[in-house]
Formats: sequence, C-alpha cells, structure tokens
Amino acid sequence: MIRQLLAIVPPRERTLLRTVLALQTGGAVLQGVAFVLLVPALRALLGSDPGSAWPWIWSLAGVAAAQSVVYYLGAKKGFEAGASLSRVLHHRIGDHTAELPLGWFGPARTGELSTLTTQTVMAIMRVPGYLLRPLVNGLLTPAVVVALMYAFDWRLALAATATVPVIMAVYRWTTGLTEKADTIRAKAMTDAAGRVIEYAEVQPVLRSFGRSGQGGSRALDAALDAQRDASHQVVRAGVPGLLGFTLVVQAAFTTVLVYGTYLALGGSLAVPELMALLVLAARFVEPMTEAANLGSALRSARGALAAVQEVLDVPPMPQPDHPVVPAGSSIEFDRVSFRYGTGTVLDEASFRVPERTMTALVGPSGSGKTTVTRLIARFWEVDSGAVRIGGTDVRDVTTEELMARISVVFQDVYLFEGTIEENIRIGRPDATAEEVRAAAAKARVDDIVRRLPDGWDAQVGEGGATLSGGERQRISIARAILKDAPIVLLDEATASLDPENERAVQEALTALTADRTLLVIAHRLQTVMAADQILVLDGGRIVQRGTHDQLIVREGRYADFWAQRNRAQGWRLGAMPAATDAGAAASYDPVGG
Ligand SMILES: Nc1ncnc2c1ncn2[C@@H]1O[C@H](COP(=O)(O)OP(=O)(O)OP(=O)(O)O)[C@@H](O)[C@H]1O
Repeated sequence: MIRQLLAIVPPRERTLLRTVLALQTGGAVLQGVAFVLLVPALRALLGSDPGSAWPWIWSLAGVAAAQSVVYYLGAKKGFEAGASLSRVLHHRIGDHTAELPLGWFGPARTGELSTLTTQTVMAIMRVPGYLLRPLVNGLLTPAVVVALMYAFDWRLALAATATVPVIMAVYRWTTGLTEKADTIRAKAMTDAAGRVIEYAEVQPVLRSFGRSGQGGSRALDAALDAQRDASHQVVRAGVPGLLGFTLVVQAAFTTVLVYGTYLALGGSLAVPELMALLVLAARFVEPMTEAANLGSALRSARGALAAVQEVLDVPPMPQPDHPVVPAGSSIEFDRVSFRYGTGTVLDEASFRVPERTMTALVGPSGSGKTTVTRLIARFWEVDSGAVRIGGTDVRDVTTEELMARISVVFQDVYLFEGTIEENIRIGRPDATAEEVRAAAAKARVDDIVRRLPDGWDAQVGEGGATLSGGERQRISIARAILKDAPIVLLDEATASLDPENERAVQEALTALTADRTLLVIAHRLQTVMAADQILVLDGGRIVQRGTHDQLIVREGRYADFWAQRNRAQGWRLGAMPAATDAGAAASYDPVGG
C-alpha cells in the first residue's frame, strides 16, 4: 500500500511520506526496546536486590521519552502529509480528468468522481496521520520484541517466533473474508452517491409529474438498499474474522504462558524472569490486535488508492508528437465512421465546409448531427477516417490550438455559478472589461443586465438557474463572440422562445457568425434556406447535399423534410412576419445574401 501511495504522489509528498514512515519505524523500534527493557527491570525488582533496577528504570524512562518525541514528530508530519495528500490528489484527479476524452464522462461518472474526491481521498488522507503508526507498530514492535527476547531466554523466544506464521496465516484468512464484501460495499456506496446526485438533478422532472414524495426514485431506493445490504455483509463477514484473529493472538500468548510455566516448574527458569517475560509477551500481543482492528480502514485505504489509480490510468486524449497549426478554417469529413458503443452513428460520412461559408446540417432526430459537431471539436475520436480543420487532421492539432479555433454554441447552455461577466469571460479569460462588455452588447446581454437588480454583479446561480433559456443562450453567444474563433459550431434552439428573446438571439447570432466558417444544426427553415450548402444526414451518411433551390426540386429526404417541416404545427416560416424571416436569413448568411 505504501508503495502504491508513493507512486501516486509528486516528489515533495513522497519525501514527506518517507519521513513519516522513517519516524514511525523509529517509534516502533523504540517501543519494542522499551518493552524489552521491562524484563531486566522487573527481574531486578522481583529479585533479591530491587535497588539494582534503577539503571534499567532510567534507561526505560529515557527510551520512553525518546519514543514520545519521535511519535510526536511522526504524528505532526503525518497530519501534514495527510493534508498535503488531499490537496495533491484533488489536483491530480482534476488535472487528469480535464485531459480525458469526453466519452469517458458517462452519467455514472458524476457519482464516481464525487465519491472519489470526497470519501476516497479522505480514506487516503487518513493513512499517514492515523493508520501508519498502528500498522508499523503492529509489524515492527513484535518483531523487535521477539528478536530481543532471544537475549533473555531463547526457548520462550523460539516459542513466540513459532506463533508468528500461525498469526499471519489467520490474518490473511480474515482479510480474504472481508475483502470481497468491502469491494461490493465500495461499489454500492459509489452507486448510491451517483443516484443521490441524479435524484437532485431530476427534481424538476419528478415534480412536474407529481412524483416528488415517497417512491420518487426507485433507482435511488434500490441503490440505498444495496448499500445497506453491502454494509451488513461487511459486518457479517468481518466480525467472525476479527474474533478469530483475536482468539489466535490470545492462544499464542497462552502457549507462551504455558510453556514458560512448564519451564519455571521444571526449575530451568526463575520465577521473576518468567513474570518479566510474560509481561513482555502480553505487550507483544497488544500492537498486533491494534493493527488487526484497523483492518477495515486499511482495506478501504487500499481500495481507495486502487480507485484513484484506476482513474489516473485512463489514457488521456492523445496529443500529437509533432503538432501542426491548421492553415485555415475549412472543415472536412473524410470517410468518417463513428460509434458510441454499439450501433454505428456515422458510416464513412464525407463532406466539406469551405472557409467562411455556412453549412446547414439537417436530418432526422438521432441521425448524428450533434455527433458531427462533437467530432469536429474532438470531444470523441473517430473510429476510422479523418476530420480535418484547414486541411489538418484534428489529431495532429493540440487540444489548445483546436479549441482556440472553434466556438461551440449548443442548445443546453451551462452557466457556472458566478456573475454574468465571469460567465462571458470564460470565452477569453485575458479579455479586458471593455472587450467583455462589447461582446455582451453585441449578444444583447446588456439588456438582461439592465433588467437585473444587481446588474453586472448579479449571480446567475448554478447552471444559470436564475435566467431563462433564451437569456442563457445569449450569454453563451457572448462567450463565443468574445472568443472570436474562426469556426462556429451552432445548434439552433428547437424550443420556441418568446418573441423578444427570439429576436435578441437572432441578433446575437448575426454578430457571432459574420465572416466565419459556420456549421449549424438547423431547425429553422430560414436558416436552411440561407445556407451556402445543405447536408442531409441519414443512416450515418450524407444522403443529399446542395443549396435549398437545388435540393427542393429533387425527390428525396430533403424534399420530404421540407414538406414535413412546413406541415408541422408551430413551424416558423408561416408563423413569423416576413421582415423577421428575411432578417434572420440574412443574419445567417456569411456572405450577406
Ligand atoms: N454519449 C452518448 N452515448 C451513447 N450514445 C449516444 C451518445 N450521444 C448520442 N448517442 C446516440 O447517437 C445517435 C446520434 O445522436 P446525436 O445526438 O448525434 O443525434 P442528433 O441528430 O443530433 O439528434 P437530435 O436531432 O435529436 O438532437 C443517437 O442514436 C443517440 O442515441
């Protein structure tokens, strides 16, 4: 476990942990010596000249004092190392997860990461401060005691030595008994943590269906039941093991006692010596039972280390050995195939979006439109084929360079807890206050700010809870305007916005998309009509491509799609005033058409 821990931490913490280990080792050896010094001290006290015990008593006091100092330093460094470990592990987990492909972040990961950064890190933090001392004592003090016992009576020392393999074997057996139950409990706890988070997140849905009370989440109840059962199983498996171990340790002590008594009765061992050696044997047992009582904490620390290691072992998104800077902002899919797990989403799809043009992506729900945008931003890796930006494979571009070239405006906008200004600044952290305000003004965010009582200082709440959907989207557009990337990937809102928000969002998009390469998942017919190119995605392939005028006269998916959309209730082409339509169409046309 110590080796595992040393491997996970940076050099400074490694040195700190080694210091703690050295101090605890020193303390354990001194404790063994102090125990052994009891033998001559007691022998002298119980013998014919009690006065001769003084030198031993003083030595004992000296060793005990040294041991206290070493323990104090060990405990101090141990707590220091614990606090440092927590900081370092949080950083390592945070830094590493930031480099993982987005495919790793499935729904179950929220609970896993939350458990990892709380309970798991806490279990590891306890190792240097609380667990190391009893663990080192349990192993080293008995070893020192047995070794020094040979100096007084080799026969009793040999008897004590003989008990060691038996004690070790029983310890292994008891560990084996609880290990499986511990693993199941750890998994059940992680599952339950994930379910609790999910339960909190789906509250609006549950409430809207009148499911806020009892039985709101069967999955959560099941996860909590599984956690309770797993905890019972740990107790059921652990108690017999612990009892068994304690019994064996006591039996070992009794064996030494019986053997010592036998030797004393036979006259080959003086009674004061026997008394002293028995006191020693009793003390020899103590650290071992103390260490055994910590078995569960030790196993959970070991499990915790394994869990952290497992996350750290997930390979990060590979970075190119020889990074290339793309020469432009065109987008190209070259026979791209992709699947999330089972079921192909893209099957050798090929298309090209020339620089500074607008391409509208249309297709049935689930046809892979969002996936196309995710692959451009390299949130996932393609299974085969290549995605290119400015003629360069995205795998040959560093994440930083790629992200600098792309702005993504998705429908589900997430805002961080903080002010509107802080949320916009994410687009370009080094932007001046004026630049942030200018981007906000272009995206019509200043209208929102004016309305809020705290203005620019207003907090948006976690996820932007205090703002409407349209307002959140305008902030996300302001971020993208501030970022000023040459490629914009845009998922148009499907949800209908109120007219004021609708107009504001359109204006914001006009400001964002002018003079850029634009790939838009189009839901509005006027956007589709204004596109330089329309790509119809179906069955994992681009089944049609061309302008609206070219495609509308051909039979096929696009003509069907167009007819269907026109028929659909609430479809905006008929519902919106002509002036707005024209304005919206113009706003999406990068060449001003
Ligand atoms: N993270 C994921 N893990 C597994 N499958 C996924 C994931 N995301 C999407 N899918 C699946 O991949 C397919 C394509 O999804 P995608 O979101 O790209 O489609 P879409 O055309 O954007 O759909 P919509 O128009 O409904 O938003 C769907 O079948 C979807 O269920």
